[in-house]
Amino acid sequence: MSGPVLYLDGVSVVFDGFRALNALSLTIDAGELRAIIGPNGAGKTTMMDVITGKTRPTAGTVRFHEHDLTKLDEATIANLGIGRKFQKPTVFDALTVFENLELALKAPRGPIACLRWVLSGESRRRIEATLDEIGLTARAHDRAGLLSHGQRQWLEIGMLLMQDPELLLVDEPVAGMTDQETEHTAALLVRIAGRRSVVVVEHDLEFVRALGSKVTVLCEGAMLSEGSIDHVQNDPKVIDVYLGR
Ligand SMILES: Nc1ncnc2c1ncn2[C@@H]1O[C@H](COP(=O)(O)OP(=O)(O)OP(=O)(O)O)[C@@H](O)[C@H]1O
Repeated sequence: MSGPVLYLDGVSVVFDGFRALNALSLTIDAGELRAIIGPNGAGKTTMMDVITGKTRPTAGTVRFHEHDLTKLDEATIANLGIGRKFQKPTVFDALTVFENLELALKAPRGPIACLRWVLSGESRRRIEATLDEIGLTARAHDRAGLLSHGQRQWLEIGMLLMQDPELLLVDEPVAGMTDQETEHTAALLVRIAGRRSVVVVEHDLEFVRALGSKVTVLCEGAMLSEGSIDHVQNDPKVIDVYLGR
């Protein structure tokens, strides 16, 4: 896959005179994995909110393919194929891992998909493929409430994958995870990118290094630096405002 999927140009968000985003420009290619880092208040969450339609930019262009996202509501944007994973998982504890994935598949994108719904062999195969992808095949019939913190996060990523998003936004996925879970999460995100674009906001730089992806550093609502993790970690501007603190 190649070419941009997501295009932000000159995006500003002003809250009561405060510039949370300041002429931010960013392009995400098809199949790209991108890490976004930056100090507290840099505008990372606001950027995700603008992409998903939760916050309207004060100025600038936000496009997903040919769609102008600044004109669309959150549900329409989700239906276009943009999934977002928040920090707090929203899995159903009383249901099994398999049932959670089944439920995610049952939340169809449109009325035609809804009418066609049955747990067909194909749907079952998709659930099984997702279980394999998130590494939870052995836990398929355990209640989600029995999973570890990390496993719950992977299940939620799996639930988003059932909706087959073309762009997945992931907010601080490894907060509170063990080192082993963090490594597993990096491998999972590397695996799922390629077939879709994945944008990860994260504070943990060792995790970002494990992703091996291009990194964008935000500061005061604008892009401060962009490139490999080594490039941004050695960029004096980044050291000055972020890593050197
Ligand atoms: N609804 C709002 N009203 C007013 N100010 C806001 C609003 N949302 C965010 N802000 C401000 O905008 C700035 C950017 O916030 P944002 O949450 O996007 O940063 P962040 O990079 O995600 O930070 P963190 O790493 O702490 O999550 C912050 O100073 C925040 O206080």
